[in-house]
Amino acid sequence: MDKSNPKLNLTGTNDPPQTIGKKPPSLGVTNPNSLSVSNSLDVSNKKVTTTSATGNPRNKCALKPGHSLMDWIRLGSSGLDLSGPDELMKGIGKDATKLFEDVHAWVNYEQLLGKCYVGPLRNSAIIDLEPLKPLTKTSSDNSGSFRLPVLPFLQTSSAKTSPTKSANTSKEYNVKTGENAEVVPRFDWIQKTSDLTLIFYTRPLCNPGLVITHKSSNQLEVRIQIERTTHVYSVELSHDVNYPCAMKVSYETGKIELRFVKTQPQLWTNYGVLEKQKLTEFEGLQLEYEILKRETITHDSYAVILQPVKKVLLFNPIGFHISVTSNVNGVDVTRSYTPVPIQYCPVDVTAPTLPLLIKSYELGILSKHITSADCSPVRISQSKGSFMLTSLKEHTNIGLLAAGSGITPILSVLQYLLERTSNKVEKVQLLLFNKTEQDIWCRKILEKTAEKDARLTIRHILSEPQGDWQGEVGRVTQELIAPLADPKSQSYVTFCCICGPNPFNDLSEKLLKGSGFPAERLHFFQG
Ligand SMILES: Cc1cc2nc3c(=O)[nH]c(=O)nc-3n(C[C@H](O)[C@H](O)[C@H](O)COP(=O)(O)OP(=O)(O)OC[C@H]3O[C@@H](n4cnc5c(N)ncnc54)[C@H](O)[C@@H]3O)c2cc1C
Repeated sequence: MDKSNPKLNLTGTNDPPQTIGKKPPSLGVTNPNSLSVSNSLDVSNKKVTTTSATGNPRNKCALKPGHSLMDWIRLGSSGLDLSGPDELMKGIGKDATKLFEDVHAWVNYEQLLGKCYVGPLRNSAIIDLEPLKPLTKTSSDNSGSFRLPVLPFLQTSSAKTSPTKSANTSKEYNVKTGENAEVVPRFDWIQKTSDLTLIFYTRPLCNPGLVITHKSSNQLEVRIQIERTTHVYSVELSHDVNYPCAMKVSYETGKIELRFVKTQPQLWTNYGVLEKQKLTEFEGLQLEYEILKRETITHDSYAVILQPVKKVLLFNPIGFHISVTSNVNGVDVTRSYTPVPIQYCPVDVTAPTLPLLIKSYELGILSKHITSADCSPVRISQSKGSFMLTSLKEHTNIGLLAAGSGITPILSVLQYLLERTSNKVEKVQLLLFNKTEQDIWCRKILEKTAEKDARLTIRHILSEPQGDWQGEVGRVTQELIAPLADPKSQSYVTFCCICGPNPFNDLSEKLLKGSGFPAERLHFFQG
């Protein structure tokens, strides 16, 4: 292929080059998301149609629509790339030289592919587009280059001089230490006839939060919250999609996938237009919710299932909470609550609802109101918290201590730990402190989980047991805590997450530290 000829159309469909944003790419490369093998080249205004890019009249298969640059196969030693039929798809994303040579050792692919050369396979493809307009210019990430990811963002020190390094990533992620600064999500998209998936690559273990607002059938706002920074993406899709989308967040890789069902099944030539903005402080985001369901879970506690009034989806980071505001007797009252994972909620729930477990205090202003039948609609904030998943990364023996309603953040940590696939957890000890047996939340679900997963042990400690309770009795004591810090003990753990009323947290901290437990291996969930 003549790389110097700017009129080469690399799409396989005679379509004009595809655009993201309003202006066609100024590089001689079209949107790599939609690259397919060319068998129809428009050269010097003259359409030249051959059955293959090489001029050989054999039929060649184009990449199926919806496949992206990542689907190209690299023949490493030559630096040349090609795509091909299903058999060759086995080589996706890796060096397929050996695979090729096993079958076609006699073929001089370098000579053949020289004619099909479209460019080297890079870790990140850069398309020079019209700058994406930030809504306000708060971001250092505003060069306007739109980078398509192959690897999420990992840049080792040796990659610092790489020409493919993102120009506007101000600080590098250090793979060895995990130390880093900013996470700048990178965007990609794939499609099938029936659906469209928007993909955002963040950082492994960065524990992102999401708020996705469907403003209309083709207008979305995607807010990705990473610690205190929120990346806001305003997306205008080229066609309509249905609400709600399916969300998938891989905590371990940091990959976020939002899958939308298309209103009309068809392949789109591009996804539309995307604008981005970065907010570095928590903002006063208020989402309107109403109570969908309220079910008793214990004598004084309820599962309160919130449902968004508008087309909004909230995905809460592990161990984070939200502020809930409601008008009680003419006054706005705000309190913190921690959404629980659907799997641990004692009542049946489905997305896009938000399950809360709430203890109703006799004299409590909001807990009493929100658990009553005539609760007015509520407003909720974006997620808040300080829990870092990276703090658990090295640990495989973990203690979780919860008192009463303090179990709510612990549930999401527990779910994550049991599902973690890298550095698999060996042992999780859950110590639950309650007054009576009747006060224990989610007991059945937890005990079923422990039955299925031998790594989980649950200990109930009751301060005011009733009837014929045979289990442990008392409060948090030196006797109970010291073994957690003792490497010779069966109960030894190397990290502890703790949540309960302040006196419980304070005493646990004092006892653990007094037993030699390192302070940096403790996390307290607090407001
Ligand atoms: C980060 C965070 C996450 C939280 N998550 C949850 C959750 O998931 N589920 C949940 O039920 N609660 C949770 N809470 C507690 C919740 O925020 C409220 O404090 C609680 O619901 C009481 O609010 P209220 O307005 O009803 O009581 P208030 O009006 O604030 O207090 C009035 C009276 O209620 C009684 N009371 C209130 N709180 C307590 C208490 N802890 N112990 C004993 N008596 C009390 C006291 O008599 C008090 O004088 C969380 C708190 C924090 C800080």
